[in-house]
Amino acid sequence: MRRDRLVIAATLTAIFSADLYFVLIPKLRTFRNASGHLCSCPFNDSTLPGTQGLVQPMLANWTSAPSLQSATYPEEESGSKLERLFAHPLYNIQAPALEAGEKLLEVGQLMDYYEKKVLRWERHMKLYSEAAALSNVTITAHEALFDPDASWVKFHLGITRYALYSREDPSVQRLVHDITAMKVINADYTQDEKALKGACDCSEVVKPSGHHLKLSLKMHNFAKVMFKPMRQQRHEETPEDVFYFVDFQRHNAEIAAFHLDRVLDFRRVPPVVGRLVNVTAEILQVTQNEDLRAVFFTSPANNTCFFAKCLYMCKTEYAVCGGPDLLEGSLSAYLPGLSIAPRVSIPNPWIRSYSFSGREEWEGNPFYCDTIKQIHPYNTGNRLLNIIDMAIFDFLIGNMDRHHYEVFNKFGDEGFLLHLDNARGFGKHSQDELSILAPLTQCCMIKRSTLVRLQLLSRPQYRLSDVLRESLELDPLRPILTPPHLQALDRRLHTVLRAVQRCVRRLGQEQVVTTDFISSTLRPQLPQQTTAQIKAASFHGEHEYGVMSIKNNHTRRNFVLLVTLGASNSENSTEPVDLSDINERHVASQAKAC
Ligand SMILES: Nc1ncnc2c1ncn2[C@@H]1O[C@H](COP(=O)(O)OP(=O)(O)OP(=O)(O)O)[C@@H](O)[C@H]1O
Ligand SMILES: [Mn+2]
Repeated sequence: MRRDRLVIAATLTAIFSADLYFVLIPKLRTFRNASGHLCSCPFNDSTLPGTQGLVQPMLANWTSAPSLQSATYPEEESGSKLERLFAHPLYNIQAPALEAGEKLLEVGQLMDYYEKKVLRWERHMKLYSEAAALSNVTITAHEALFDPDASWVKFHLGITRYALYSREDPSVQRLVHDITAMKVINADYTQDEKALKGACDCSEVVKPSGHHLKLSLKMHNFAKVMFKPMRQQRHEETPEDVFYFVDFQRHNAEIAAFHLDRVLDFRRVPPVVGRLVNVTAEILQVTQNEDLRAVFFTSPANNTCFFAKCLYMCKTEYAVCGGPDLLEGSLSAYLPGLSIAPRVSIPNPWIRSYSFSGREEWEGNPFYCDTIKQIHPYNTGNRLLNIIDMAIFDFLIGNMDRHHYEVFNKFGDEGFLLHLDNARGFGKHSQDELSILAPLTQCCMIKRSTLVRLQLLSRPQYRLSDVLRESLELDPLRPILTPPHLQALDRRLHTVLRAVQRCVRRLGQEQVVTTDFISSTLRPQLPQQTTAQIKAASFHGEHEYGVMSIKNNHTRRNFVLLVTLGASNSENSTEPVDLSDINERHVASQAKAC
C-alpha cells in the first residue's frame, strides 16, 4: 500500500516536471519574448484590439520612426501627454512656404474692410443714441475700439488653403483666452435666423432651424462670436426616442469638437471656448433688436430667461434661464464675413433624411460611393478624402447632423472643408452610430496622413481620451466632457481603425490608404519620369520619415506626401526628386522596417 502511494507520487512528480519543462517554461519564454523587444518594428504594441495582421504590418511599412516605439515612451511615463503629442514629429512637420493666393486674406484688404465696418458701426451708434435720447430711453453704450493687432484679426489673417490656423500660430491660443474676457457690446440673432424673420414652418420639423437659441455677440474690439447657450446637463444622454434632428444643441459639444479637431491636427473648426454669459447685462441690455428683447422674461424663481423667436418653439418651457443671470455657453469665433471671404455651403453626399420616415440612397445602396466618385468634385483631388475625414470626425463625436459642409470659394475644389456646427455631437456615449462612418466603409479610402495620426492616438502614450481630457482642462467651463464620453472616443477610434483594417484586407493597402492622393489616383496619369520639386520638407533624420509638399511639374499642384526616407536623404531635401525614386526608396525602407 505504502509502495503504491510512492509510485503514484513519483508518477505525478514526473508528469509535473515534464509539463513544467516542455509546456510551461517554453510558454513563459514565448510570452517574455513577445512582450520584449525582439522586433524593433514601431507601433508593435497591443493597443489595437483585433488589429493583428493589419496595423502592425501596415505601420511597419509606413515608418520606422523610433520615436513611436513604446520603448521611447513607456506607458507610465509621467508628464503631459498633450505636450508630448504636439511635440511629436508628426505634429511638427514644417509647412511649406505659402505662395501667392494660398492665404485667404491679404492684410491691406482686410484692414480696409474692417475700417469701413467700424465707421459704419460708429455712424449707426450715433444715430441710435440720438433716437434713444429723443424718446427718453437710456441705453448702455460701451466703448468700441478696433485693434488691428487683436487676436481675432490675426486669426482671420492666418487662414490658408491648408487649414484655419497653423499649429504654431500663437494667436489662436490668445484668441481663445481673449474671448473669455472681451466685453460684449451688442447681441443679435445670427444672419441665418434673421433670414427666417420669425417665421417657422411647423410642418417641417427641422428646417428652418431657428429654434436653436444661438446668438451673435459683438465684442468691444469688434470681434464677433456665435453664442450657443447650455441646454443640457453634461451627464444627460439624448433619450433613445429622440431623433437626431430635434436633439438639443450642446454647448459643451461645440467646445469639445474644437479641441478634438486640434488634437486630430485637422484645424478645420473655428476656435470655440466656454464662458459664463450674463444674459441680462451681456444680451438683454446690449441688444438693439426689439424682437430679441421681447423674448426675455423673468421666471417664477426670479431667473432671467429667454426663448427662441421661432413660432414653433415660442413656448416658455423651451426657454433657457440664467441663474439668476449667468448662463454657460459656447462662444465660437466668427470666420471673416461672407462679403470678404465668400464660402459656399454644399450638401453632404451622405446627408440624412430630415423627416421621421425618409431614407436616403446611401443607406440602402452599398455601391453608393461608386456613383459619388463619378461626380464632380468628388471625382478628382482630395474632396472625397476630406469628406471621409469629416465622417471620421463626426463618428468620433457621434454627430449625425452634418447636412452641409462649407468651403471657402477662394480655394476652389482643393480647399479644406470647414467643420462648422458640432453642437449635436456628444449626445450619447453608450452608443456608437456606425452609419456615420458610411463614407469610409463604403468608399474604403483614407488619407495616409489621417490614418497615421489616428494610429498614434490609439497608443497608450498618446491615448485620445487622455490628450483630449487634458486639452479640455484648459477651458474655463471644465470639465467639458464626462468620463464616459471620453472613453467612447477611444472605443470609436478603434472602430475606425478596424474599419480601415477590413478595407485593407478586402482591397489591399495600396488602394485604401491614399498618400494624400498621389499614389492611387494621380500617379498613373503621370509620365514615368515626372519630377516633382520639393517646396518644403521636414526630415527627422533619426525618425526616418518626412512630409513634403511637392510641386508637380506636370500638373503644377501641391501635395502633401508622407514618405519613409533614410536619414542620409535629409541633405537632399531641397533637390528635385523623382516621384518613382521616392516610391522606390519608400519600398526599400518598407522592406527593412521589420
Ligand atoms: N464660427 C462661425 N463663423 C461664421 N459663420 C458661422 C460660424 N459658425 C456657424 N456659422 C454659420 O452659421 C450657420 C448656422 O450655424 P449652425 O449650423 O451652428 O447653427 P444651426 O442653428 O445648427 O443651423 P443649421 O440647423 O442650419 O445647421 C452655419 O451654417 C454657418 O454658415
Ligand atoms: Mn446645425
